[in-house]
Amino acid sequence: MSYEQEKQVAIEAALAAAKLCEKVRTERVPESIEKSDKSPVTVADFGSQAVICRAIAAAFPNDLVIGEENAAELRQPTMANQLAQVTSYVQSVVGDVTSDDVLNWIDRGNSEIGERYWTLDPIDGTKGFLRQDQYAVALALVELGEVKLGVLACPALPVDLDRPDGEKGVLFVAVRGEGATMMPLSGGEAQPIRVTAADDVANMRFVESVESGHGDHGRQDAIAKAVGITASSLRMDSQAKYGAVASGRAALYLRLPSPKTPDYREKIWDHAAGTIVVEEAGGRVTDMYGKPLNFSLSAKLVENQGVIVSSGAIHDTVLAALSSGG
Ligand SMILES: Nc1ncnc2c1ncn2[C@@H]1O[C@H](COP(=O)(O)OS(=O)(=O)O)[C@@H](OP(=O)(O)O)[C@H]1O
Ligand SMILES: [Mg+2]
Ligand SMILES: [Mg+2]
Ligand SMILES: [Mg+2]
Repeated sequence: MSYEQEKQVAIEAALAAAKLCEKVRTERVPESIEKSDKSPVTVADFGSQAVICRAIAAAFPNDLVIGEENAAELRQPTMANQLAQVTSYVQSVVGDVTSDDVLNWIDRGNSEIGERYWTLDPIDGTKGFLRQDQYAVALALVELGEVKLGVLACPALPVDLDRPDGEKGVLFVAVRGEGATMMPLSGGEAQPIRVTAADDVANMRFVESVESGHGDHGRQDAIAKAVGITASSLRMDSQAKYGAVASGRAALYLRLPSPKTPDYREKIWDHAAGTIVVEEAGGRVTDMYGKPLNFSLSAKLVENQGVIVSSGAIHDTVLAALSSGG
């Protein structure tokens, strides 16, 4: 199956959502709303989820969506201002809609796992977004447990990582069996991407989270050194890290459990789109024990701990360094 219609719908939805996020980011200092787990959410996260769930509902009315956000908080009378803002931003990209439409679209993103479902992170790296740094709109299609399609829109990522002040905004797209591509968010031809070659010393760098609570930076440093990476890490928010590995700009992304939250289980929407983009670019993604990520169990990767993303060539060496206690 070619997934041509799914691909077009996913790309258009992610582009519209990215446009909404950039509008919020450039028009105001986005207000951070605290969720019950103390993590931040903004009007842009809600708007992005509404826009994408609307597009999926229109094209594939029976499809399930497992998204990060829900509208429970926004439905509270005390949140009327924020709801009006979200509605107005959604209107700016999709035309005249009501607040009720917006709330209902957001809540379409709270399905249970089924045979076929989309994972959606409307803003991956909300903390990065609030810092005016990296973030991604991440959408993936999973069928019978296998990721078939992934789209990552990264509005703040330089088109050329060597020119950080140059044009920004990159779209990564991958379809199972068809390879991965990247193109500027502003448009143009999609270019095939490949992970870095084993002998490409210049790109033998590794990427990791910005937030110290989302990984174990000390151990990540030690593992990278143990596999021969001498350059210091590139710290980047969001699944833009997967894009860096898929496009050959880094050989490794390490995400080891934070000592502060050893029982944390990763969320499927934080990894599904990135995983297929890297795999289709020739790379490998497993947990820290070498097991494939299992996206079919629940919203959490309950059977996996830690995430190792690599160009492939060094993957087994990384796993060996981890199992020998590095
Ligand atoms: N304890 C812990 N361990 C690992 N991961 C966690 C943890 N807590 C949160 N999260 C998730 O991290 C997502 C963003 O992390 P990133 O590494 O992509 O960005 S960052 O560099 O850390 O900002 C972030 O995604 P968003 O909520 O979409 O921003 C969270 O889902
Ligand atoms: Mg979040
Ligand atoms: Mg996320
Ligand atoms: Mg998010």
